[in-house]
Amino acid sequence: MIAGSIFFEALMQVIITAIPDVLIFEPKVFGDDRGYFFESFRQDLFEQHVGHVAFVQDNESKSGYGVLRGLHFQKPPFTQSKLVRALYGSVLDVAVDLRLGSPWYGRHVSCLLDTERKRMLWVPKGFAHGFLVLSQEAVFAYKCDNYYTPSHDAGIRWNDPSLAVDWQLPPEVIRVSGKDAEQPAFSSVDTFAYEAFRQDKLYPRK
Ligand SMILES: Cc1cn([C@H]2C[C@H](O)[C@@H](COP(=O)(O)OP(=O)(O)O[C@H]3O[C@@H](C)C(=O)[C@@H](O)[C@H]3O)O2)c(=O)[nH]c1=O
Repeated sequence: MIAGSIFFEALMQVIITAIPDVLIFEPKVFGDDRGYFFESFRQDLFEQHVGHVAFVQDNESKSGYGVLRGLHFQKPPFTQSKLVRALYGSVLDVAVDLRLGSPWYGRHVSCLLDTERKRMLWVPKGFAHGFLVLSQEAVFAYKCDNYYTPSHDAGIRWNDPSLAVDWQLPPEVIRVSGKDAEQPAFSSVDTFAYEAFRQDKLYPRK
């Protein structure tokens, strides 16, 4: 192991989830009497754990308790990988594997993202993404490796029974946009070919 990677591991723990292309990044937070400091993103760490990712857009949204945004993805050729986190508050974040032929097709990863642990989730292309606010308010931020393209905006209904996501709040407190209330069923969305959307194909190591 090279010295650089020991340094990375000290600064950021990388956790492989039940769907190995979805990763949790948990930073080391340096607290002192002024507050805290942590490195939220390093290109070299991404090169090591994911591959070369060129992020081109950063987004931020604020939502109240019970707001659910998702499940969203962009259709080819404008697919987006995202590195997501909660800047404030607490959210349940969900990534659903839409890659037909994937061993995890139709399965999902859910991860608590909050101000305390400051975890980030890597949601690659080929996944639908959404989150539910569990705190009074949450500010959510994410980096994307493709631009927002409304003509290719797509989604799946958040409560599709075949996905069986445990959102951890009763459905009556969950609030979604008009668009998200009308998202189609998982069975009717165009999926992605696993072979084209494997992590090693998307982000080949040099
Ligand atoms: C996502 C997005 C939205 N918008 C505009 C369009 C619209 O008027 C307003 C709100 O858009 P939406 O309702 O789609 O926002 P929202 O529901 O927050 O959409 C986001 O949800 C999460 C779960 C994701 O994963 C994101 O990729 C994105 O789809 O913001 C942009 O200008 N750029 C963007 O990149």
